[in-house]
Amino acid sequence: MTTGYLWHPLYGWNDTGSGSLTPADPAVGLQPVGHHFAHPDNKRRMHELVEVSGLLDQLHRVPARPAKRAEILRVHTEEHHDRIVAESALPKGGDAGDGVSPFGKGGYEIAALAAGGALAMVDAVVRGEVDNGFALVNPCGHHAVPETGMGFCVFNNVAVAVRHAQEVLGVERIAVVDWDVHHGNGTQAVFWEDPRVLTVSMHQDRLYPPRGGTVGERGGGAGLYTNLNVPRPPGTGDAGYVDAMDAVIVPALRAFQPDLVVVACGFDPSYFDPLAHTMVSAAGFATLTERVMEAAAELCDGRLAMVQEGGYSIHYVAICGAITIATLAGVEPIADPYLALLADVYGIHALEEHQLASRKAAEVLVADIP
Ligand SMILES: Cc1nn(C)c(C)c1/N=N/c1ccc(/C=C/C(=O)NO)cc1
Ligand SMILES: [Zn+2]
Repeated sequence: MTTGYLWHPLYGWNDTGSGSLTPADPAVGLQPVGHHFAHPDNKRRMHELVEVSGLLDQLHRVPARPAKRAEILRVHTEEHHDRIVAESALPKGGDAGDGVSPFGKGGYEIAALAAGGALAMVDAVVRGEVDNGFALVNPCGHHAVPETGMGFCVFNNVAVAVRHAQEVLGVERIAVVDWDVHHGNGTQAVFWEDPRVLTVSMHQDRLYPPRGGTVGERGGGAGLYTNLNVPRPPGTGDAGYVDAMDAVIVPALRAFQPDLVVVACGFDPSYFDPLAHTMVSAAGFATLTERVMEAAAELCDGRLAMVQEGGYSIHYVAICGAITIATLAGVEPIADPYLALLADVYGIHALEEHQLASRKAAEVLVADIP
């Protein structure tokens, strides 16, 4: 099997400033913390582990290239695109659009390279240059809507890639599976009325964007019922994510019959992520990857492109990423050095334990009500 891999050093140069989420503001007690949550080091370290572990030698390098303006405009408005171009030319750069997604001077070129990287990987998979592949791009994209960027996302990388597959490569039916821990609101919005694209997002319930990603958001117009949200509670763990994959996502893929599967792959569901609490281990991501590989093999000759989204643990993103990519390539992954720590942690284990514990608690607590 030939697995494609895409990375560019510029992804590690995205300047997110010295704030943590919002820029430092002494008047309200916000000190400069040096590394914004979305600091590019998390993804740069992931690339370095892919290289240092020898995994890179087993992958087929797919070159990144900037998305052209016309390719970005298949998803975004001219106003949004041109504002990013303008702010990117400023000495201190600008913001994707929500005040918590900063970029430095030259941020446009990096964001265009992220969208172009996703596009290049989807192109390589559809043309059969590789069987499947992983595009380690930065900044992430799944929150970006046509009119603006948000949630650390400037352009919707996956949406730009999907539009390319539709309009240039003639791919009829495309499924996007988003297991980033935050709701893929941008991708949902772009394809809301498009019956040819199934968008599925599994995420921590009502985490971000605030109040979004509910089960009732099913798509609209011609696209009705082609959007699925699978919100999961904090502490869901490997079993909860795999349960949702088996019970909802794989059946949805079977029903939709895609010609291509794209995974918006965030590692912020991980146990050590500072922005969420769903407690997934590297083994959990490997199992999710196996499941979508099996589904793609069954439905579309294995055509599967994975595109990096979020992931903020300085300790664990690189490990989850290297193990995920090794799984995609069908080669022996590195051992998870945190597995011993996680082996018996609540939330990693069987979902039934959660359900049993809740039922037992309910019996006792309810029985004691006077
Ligand atoms: C600050 C602030 N203040 N307010 C009002 C809001 C809404 C703020 N944004 N918070 C955020 C922004 C982005 C993320 C995660 C992005 C990601 O990883 N996506 O995959 C989480 C929280
Ligand atoms: Zn996220």
